Amino acid sequence: MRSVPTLLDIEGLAAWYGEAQILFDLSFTVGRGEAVALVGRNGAGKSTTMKALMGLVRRRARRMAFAGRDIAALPTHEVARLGIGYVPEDRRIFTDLTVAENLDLGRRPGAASLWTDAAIFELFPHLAGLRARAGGSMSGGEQQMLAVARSLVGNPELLILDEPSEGVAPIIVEQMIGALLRLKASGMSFLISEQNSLLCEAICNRAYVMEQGEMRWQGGIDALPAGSDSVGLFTKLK
Ligand SMILES: Nc1ncnc2c1ncn2[C@@H]1O[C@H](COP(=O)(O)OP(=O)(O)OP(=O)(O)O)[C@@H](O)[C@H]1O
Repeated sequence: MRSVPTLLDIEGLAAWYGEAQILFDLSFTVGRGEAVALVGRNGAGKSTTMKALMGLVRRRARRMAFAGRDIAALPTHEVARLGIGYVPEDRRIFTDLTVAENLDLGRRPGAASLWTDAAIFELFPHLAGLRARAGGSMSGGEQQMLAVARSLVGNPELLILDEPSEGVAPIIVEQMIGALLRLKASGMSFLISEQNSLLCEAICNRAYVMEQGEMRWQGGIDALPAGSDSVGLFTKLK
């Protein structure tokens, strides 16, 4: 596999909820322009890993570098400002606000964004027709598109997506894959927690498999058995 410059470089990451340690000595990287999958059973620690990167849970690491900058002690908004966009599992869109208003809220005051509304609607044509709709009246898949779109307007270099296809209709998963592939072709990097092997295999170059807060396996996405879900996949890999 051709090696790419490292964008996200994590070594020895541990994280806690209160006194309970959830992550143990995780090391992983995401290269520039690369898409990396985090897979594992429910409760393995994928979401917590993402929250730890964003400074949303107590964490400690030997190294936590993004684009050469130490992010270990940064608060969430500073991590985001450096260029990491995060879409949590529950999407966190504003249900009372319209699509256009949700996008506006993703913009950083005073910072120009490459992602004008026109660019967003070109990437997600489906959202264009919904721009005046309230977020809460849209389907799960439409809300997921909006959540990804809203994180884009912050101009990220790395997108962290927690289960982007969960609760999303297959037709919208296909549209999402198309949009993510276009983003990847334009140089975007990704860390994706995903149970849907279709999306993983379409987008990701490499995968890390987690169990009980530890990394158990890593390798090229081609080494993952086709068509299996992450539970079956994990059993085969062990
Ligand atoms: N807010 C919390 N407080 C305490 N423990 C938590 C909290 N959130 C998650 N956990 C625990 O941390 C562990 C890892 O959970 P996490 O959500 O990171 O797993 P996951 O791999 O993302 O699984 P899922 O796909 O179900 O979200 C689990 O044992 C879970 O019960």
